[in-house]
Amino acid sequence: MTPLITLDNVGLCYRPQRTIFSRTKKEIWALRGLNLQIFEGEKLGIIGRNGCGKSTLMRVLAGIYGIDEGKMLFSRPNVHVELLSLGVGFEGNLTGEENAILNGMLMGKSRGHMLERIDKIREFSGLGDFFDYPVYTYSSGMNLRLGFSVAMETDPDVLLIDEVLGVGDEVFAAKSEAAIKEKFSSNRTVVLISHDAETIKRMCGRAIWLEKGQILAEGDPGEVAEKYHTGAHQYKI
Ligand SMILES: Nc1ncnc2c1ncn2[C@@H]1O[C@H](COP(=O)(O)OP(=O)(O)OP(=O)(O)O)[C@@H](O)[C@H]1O
Repeated sequence: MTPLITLDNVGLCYRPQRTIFSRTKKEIWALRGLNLQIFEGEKLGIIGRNGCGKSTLMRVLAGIYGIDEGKMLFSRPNVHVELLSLGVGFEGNLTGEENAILNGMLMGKSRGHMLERIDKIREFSGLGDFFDYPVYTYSSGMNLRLGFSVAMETDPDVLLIDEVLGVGDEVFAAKSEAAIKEKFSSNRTVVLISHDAETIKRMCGRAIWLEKGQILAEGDPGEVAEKYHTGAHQYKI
């Protein structure tokens, strides 16, 4: 089987600004020597401790961050990848509706396609009048509602979900989990980060354990979760 996405020896380095208190120029390699193949239609779970590189990997896959080493290849052109993550994505001065349309257009959908779906997005989001307010007035949960609702209607080829299941209030969490499950049962490619191994076991067909920007274990989610639980304590941030 040809992978949809191939990461070949990928490295990404953060170079924080020097401050007056810390004069050393520190490089942080969030990903290094990372080799990963993601197959069309698969549900891949990522587990790992805080700071192991999960969110960075998602941002690389989404094309938000460029890489410093290695290669990232897609098996075909125009693969639309959408990242659902707190704190990523919207233009603060535009309204929810404007952001929804813009986001869809950035994903390669036409304005007409998005306008046809805008009522559905508004309704799913449950944002009420806030849908017509600038996004800078939103709480983080409201931001997430908008992100979810847009992603459900832009139909990306690859949906990246960064630790957002179960976030938001109870009603929306249940609604979004149901919508995500529907995507999970379709042939869409989904990559999911969760600190909860049970969620990964329940929803994914394959999992990887990431540690210091590299893959330590890969395969059946139950087995990878087991290795992570028995082995993670020996690593330090
Ligand atoms: N903007 C940044 N500038 C400098 N270093 C960063 C930046 N963002 C992340 N890092 C560093 O890169 C490494 C990977 O961070 P990342 O956020 O990808 O981890 P994570 O696995 O998603 O963590 P968590 O589970 O806590 O969300 C960490 O060492 C972190 O300190």
